[in-house]
Amino acid sequence: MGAGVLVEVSEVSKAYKAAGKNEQILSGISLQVKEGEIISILGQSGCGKSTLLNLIAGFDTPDRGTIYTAGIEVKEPAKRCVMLFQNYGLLPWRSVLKNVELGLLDLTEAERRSRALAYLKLVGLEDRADHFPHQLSGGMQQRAALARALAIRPQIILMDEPFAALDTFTRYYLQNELLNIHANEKTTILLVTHDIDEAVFLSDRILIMSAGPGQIRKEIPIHSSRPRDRGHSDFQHYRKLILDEFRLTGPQASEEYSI
Ligand SMILES: Nc1ncnc2c1ncn2[C@@H]1O[C@H](COP(=O)(O)OP(=O)(O)OP(=O)(O)O)[C@@H](O)[C@H]1O
Repeated sequence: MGAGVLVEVSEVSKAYKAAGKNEQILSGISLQVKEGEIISILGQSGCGKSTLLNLIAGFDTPDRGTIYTAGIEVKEPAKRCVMLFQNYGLLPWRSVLKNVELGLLDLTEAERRSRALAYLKLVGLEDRADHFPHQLSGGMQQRAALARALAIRPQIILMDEPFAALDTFTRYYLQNELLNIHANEKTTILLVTHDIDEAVFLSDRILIMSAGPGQIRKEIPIHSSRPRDRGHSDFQHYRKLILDEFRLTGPQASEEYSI
């Protein structure tokens, strides 16, 4: 594994059995994520994005190929690499504070509490520590989930469409927050999204996946300094590049891509 590489996926393939048939979901996927990078994976629905993240998180194992995170081969879920889900994954019967404390069971009670409160403060939720998840808006619940992931102090955070369930303004707000937090914490982030603007706004590089079976078709580096302006011509340039990649511009724009 090269210096500074935190995620290394080499020639990974995965098939699932469905309705008695073996379906090849991923074929020969290789990618690297370097320390401190934000990388997005964009691709049409069903191309295997979540499957790939699940393999990197250690929830499942590849049929072929290898995956290393922070230099260690992935065989099972580990604290060095945590997943943030679209539906937040908060336990409804535990307070926000207790949810954030969940991943910290190896600390003493006092350490657990102070670490959880520090990360709740970081995401602007310190005054909601005693609330229950259903008492928070969707955006606040995702911030609580982000605090829980960060509190573990993982080297890598995997995000599976983390803001997809939120309205546009909350999504923009949280994308800004994520970049602020990233600037401080320097956590390496690998993100799956359907949202082209989100990928351009957040990423150092965008990996475009094609389907049937899932492969990485193209890598697009985003050479635009942060903070990025969604209305700037640079932003529109990258947007167009990606839309062209999915043939979503021009008179014969394909409707079969749902991005
Ligand atoms: N555990 C499983 N068993 C059988 N098939 C599965 C399993 N998990 C995923 N699949 C299949 O793998 C394919 C890819 O699914 P995956 O969720 O990885 O795609 P995706 O690109 O993340 O899609 P979306 O963007 O719609 O979330 C789908 O056809 C799905 O039905």
